[in-house]
Amino acid sequence: MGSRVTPVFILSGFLGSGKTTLLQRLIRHWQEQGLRPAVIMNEIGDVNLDGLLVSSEVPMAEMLGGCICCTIRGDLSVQMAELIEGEKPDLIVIEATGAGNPMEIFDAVTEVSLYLKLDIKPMVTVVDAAHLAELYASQQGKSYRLMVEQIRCGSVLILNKMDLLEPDRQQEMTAFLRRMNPYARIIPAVKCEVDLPSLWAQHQAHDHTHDHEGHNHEHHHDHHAAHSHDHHHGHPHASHEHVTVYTHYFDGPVDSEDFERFIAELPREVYRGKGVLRFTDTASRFLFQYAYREADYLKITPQGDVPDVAVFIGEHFDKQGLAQRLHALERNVSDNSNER
Ligand SMILES: Nc1nc2c(ncn2[C@@H]2O[C@H](COP(=O)(O)OP(=O)(O)OP(=O)(O)O)[C@@H](O)[C@H]2O)c(=O)[nH]1
Repeated sequence: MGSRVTPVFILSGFLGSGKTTLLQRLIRHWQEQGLRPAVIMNEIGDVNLDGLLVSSEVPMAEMLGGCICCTIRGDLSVQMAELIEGEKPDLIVIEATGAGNPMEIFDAVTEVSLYLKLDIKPMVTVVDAAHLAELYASQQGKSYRLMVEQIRCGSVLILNKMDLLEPDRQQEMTAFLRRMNPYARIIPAVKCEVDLPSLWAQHQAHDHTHDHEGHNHEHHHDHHAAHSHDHHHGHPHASHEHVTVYTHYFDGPVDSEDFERFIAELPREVYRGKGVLRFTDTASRFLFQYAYREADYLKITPQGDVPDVAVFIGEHFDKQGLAQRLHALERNVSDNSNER
C-alpha cells in the first residue's frame, strides 16, 4: 500500500444529536462518488446499535465499552491500522461517542497519524438545537460544559433538529453558537440535511486546529496537563466521568404501550436511550431511539445475532431503579400469559 494517505473525518457531537444520521448520509454520498469508506464507531456502552443503521458492505470497526479519548485510546491505532491494511478504504470516518471530549479525540487521532499516513480533516460537530436551547437557559452543568467544548472544537457546526424550535428561537441559538465559536461555519439543519460536497470544502486550504489555536489554546493546555498527571492510570476525565451507562438485556418481548410509558417517564438525567426489542403485540422487531425526550421506533430485521437489548446513557441516574422498572415490564408479560 506504500505511501497512500488515508483521509480521516471525525464526527463529534452530543449524545443523540444526529451523528449517525449524518454518517448515513455521508456514506451514501461517498459511495455514489465511487469511493469506499470505512467506519470506526465508538460507544461507551458495550453494544453498538448504530452499526445496524449502516449497510453491512461498509467495513466497520467498533470500539465499545469506553471512549476513544481515554479508556480505549490505545485501541484506536490498532483498529485504524487493521482497517487500512485489511480493507484499503478510500477514507475513514470516525463517529465519536457523544460523551467524548472532542479535543482529546482529536489528540488521539493525531497520535495515530504518527504511525499511519493520515490526512485528518477538520472536525464536524453536530449540535442538538433543542438540547442547546434548554442548556442555554442555565448555562451551567457538566452537559453544558461538554457541549460548549464540542462546539468550540468544531470547524463546521451543524445546528441540527431545527424543526423542534420556533423561528425566533432558531435565530437566538444560531447567534449563541456564533458567539461560542466565531470561527466555525454554522449550518442549520433538520435531520442533518446539508450540502455534503461543501461540508469540508471551505477548510481544505488550511488545516484545522491551527487556525483555531487562538481560542482553543486554554483548552489544549488543560488537557495536556491532565495527561501528564495520570496518563498511565486510565485517567479519569473531568468532562465525562459523570456519564453513566446501563445496558439491559431483555428476557423476551414486552408490551409496547408499557414500554412507551416507561420511556415517557424516564428520569431527566437519562438523556439517551437506544435498543433493539420485541413487543408482544407486533410481529416485527424494533430499533428504538430516545434522544432528548423524543422517542422514535423503526422496524428492523437485524442481520446476524442481535439480542433484545436497551442501552441508557445519562448523568448519575438510578441504574437500579431503571433495571427494576424494566424487569417489571418483563414480569407483566409473563404474569399475563400465566393468567391465560
Ligand atoms: N426531530 C428531529 N429528530 C432528529 C433530527 N435528526 C436526528 N433526529 C433523531 O434523533 C435521534 C438520534 O439521532 P442519531 O443520528 O442516532 O444521533 P447520534 O448523535 O448518532 O446519537 P449517539 O450515537 O447515541 O450519540 C434519532 O431518533 C433521530 O431520528 C432532527 O433534525 N429533528
